[in-house]
Amino acid sequence: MDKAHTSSHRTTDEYFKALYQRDVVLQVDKLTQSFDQGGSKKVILQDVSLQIHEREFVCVIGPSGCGKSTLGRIIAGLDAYPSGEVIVDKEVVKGPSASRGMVFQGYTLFPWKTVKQNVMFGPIMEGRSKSNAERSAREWLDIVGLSKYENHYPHQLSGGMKQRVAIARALINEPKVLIMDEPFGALDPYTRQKMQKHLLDLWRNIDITIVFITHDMDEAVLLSDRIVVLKANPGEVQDIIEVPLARPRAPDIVTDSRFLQLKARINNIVHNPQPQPDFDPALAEMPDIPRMVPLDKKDQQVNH
Ligand SMILES: Nc1ncnc2c1ncn2[C@@H]1O[C@H](COP(=O)(O)OP(=O)(O)OP(=O)(O)O)[C@@H](O)[C@H]1O
Repeated sequence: MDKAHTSSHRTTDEYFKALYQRDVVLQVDKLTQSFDQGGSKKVILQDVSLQIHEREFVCVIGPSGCGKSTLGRIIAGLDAYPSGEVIVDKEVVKGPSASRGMVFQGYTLFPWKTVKQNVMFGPIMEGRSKSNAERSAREWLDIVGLSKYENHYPHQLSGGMKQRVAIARALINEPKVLIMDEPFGALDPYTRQKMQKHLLDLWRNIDITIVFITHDMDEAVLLSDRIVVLKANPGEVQDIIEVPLARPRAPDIVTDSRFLQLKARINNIVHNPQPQPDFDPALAEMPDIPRMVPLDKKDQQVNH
């Protein structure tokens, strides 16, 4: 693949070199998670290890059920994990914290609160005064372009607007890492594209690391610095792929030949996972078994 040039005329090699020199803000070490399913324990994530750097944009993709949301919930501190370690901003994750924000696919705004009250929720919970929280909420609503809607209720908003409120509600707490689980999955394609651009604009202009879970290959390649591909049963890191496409990326990059090549490569990795490490290599090439005993005449007429 050609070395693309970034907007600041750096090659992508230089871009990634600089990226890897930044501090690691999220470290996942040998993370394992299992759940009781049908009376027995099923391993969902096994030995997942990752290092994500400050201000990196990482997408997590993989087949349905491979544990993407499970991983996101653990990083967010919403679920406990039996083994391994997750460290965000040098602190072991033991529960939810303001250093980690989360935006889900389902609209999770409080329906009885106005847009402004929803965004104020985090600061109020942190003990900030109402006027201070209100001032921050207004700033964030301005950033996501929803100032005019501060007194609306969630049911009066479109899906894209609700997700902008959810993003403002997460970012007002100034998290180090924002975890987004299929945030645009329920939006129509036009709104989704607008939201992708909006998110990239936000990400470029604030000091945030994003872990973005998606099923959508186009979305993953469009947004990511790197893509973590998980395989299923159990969920393990299959590959971590750099996206060497210059930024900013215009929406029509999805028709660029380098974009399509990369997407095809990732598609291939997702749909043709490599044998697992504990897979018996002798099973990979099963020999044709020669007949050991001669067939009698009657059986020779049957097609074996
Ligand atoms: N709390 C739970 N208790 C039992 N099983 C669970 C729990 N949470 C998740 N699972 C199971 O873990 C597996 C992985 O689920 P998860 O939602 O993380 O996958 P995913 O990759 O995000 O899937 P999708 O792409 O379909 O959203 C599934 O088999 C799911 O049923």
